[in-house]
Amino acid sequence: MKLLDGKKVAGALDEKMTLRVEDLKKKGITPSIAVILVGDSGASSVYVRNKRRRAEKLGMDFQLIHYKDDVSENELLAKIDELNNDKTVDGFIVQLPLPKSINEERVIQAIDSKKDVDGFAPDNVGNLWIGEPHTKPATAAGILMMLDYYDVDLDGKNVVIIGRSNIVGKPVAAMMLARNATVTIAHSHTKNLKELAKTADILVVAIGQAKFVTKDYVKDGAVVVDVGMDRDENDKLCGDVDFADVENTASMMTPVPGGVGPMTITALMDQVLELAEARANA
Ligand SMILES: Nc1nc2c(c(=O)[nH]1)N[C@@H](CN(C=O)c1ccc(C(=O)N[C@@H](CCC(=O)O)C(=O)O)cc1)CN2
Repeated sequence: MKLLDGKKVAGALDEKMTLRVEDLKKKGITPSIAVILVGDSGASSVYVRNKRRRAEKLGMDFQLIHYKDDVSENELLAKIDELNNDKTVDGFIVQLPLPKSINEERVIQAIDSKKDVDGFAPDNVGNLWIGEPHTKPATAAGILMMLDYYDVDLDGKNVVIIGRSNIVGKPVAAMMLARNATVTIAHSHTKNLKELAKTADILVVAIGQAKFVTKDYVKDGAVVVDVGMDRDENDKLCGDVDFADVENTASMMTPVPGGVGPMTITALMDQVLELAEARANA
């Protein structure tokens, strides 16, 4: 089994992105990202800290706007309006999930689609599906960047995605469909999940259940992409795939940590850079 090493790929792509940042700076432009974080959830704080580290490593500006979890929806919407109109910020995201008291859809829809570096705004989602210009959801884009790096061809492949979330399952489906894969999205109501998963040349798992996928779900030689970020019985970070059980069946697979997570951040930075490059060329 070959490891799809997201940490290594991210490191290799960082070198190219650093050169793009240097080019922009020569033109007087510093790529800039802002992140809105609500609350102090351990996981979200770790992900945002990782984003800050990567942005700063690449030489980009990073602005964190951190609210307590009792922030009102109106206060958040006012900040989003401010960022929409701030010409020094190329793109921004609202770190998810938000507290239950806040309407996540309303917040996402307030983000100007031209600054929506998460690719979650409705017109970016629509344009992704119809193949018009759009910003790209980072996890899905990061998965494709990693598969490209390892020369995993998608054309004509059977892909099964377990999980139908707006931030992972659906955008991965749209992007792989655009690359001529035959895509099935499975979810909690899917019948005969094991049999279906076993038809996959490429199996993408994003359901948020620790070590859910065992070798019974995996065809011999399949490529397995684990998007999970869970805790096992010893509180150790693990994915939705039981790595030890599947590693002798898959031909390639991602570890957790060190697989899709670092690539998510790479894709986000790449998206910010694209917007900064568009600003430079405007
Ligand atoms: N606005 C958004 N919110 C969330 C997104 C998103 O794409 N946009 N995705 C996830 C979380 N996520 C990105 O924000 C994310 C998850 C994991 C990692 C990461 O670096 N993981 C490391 C391990 C980190 C650890 O030690 O816990 C790894 O896999 O190696 C980065 C980003 C939900 N919210």
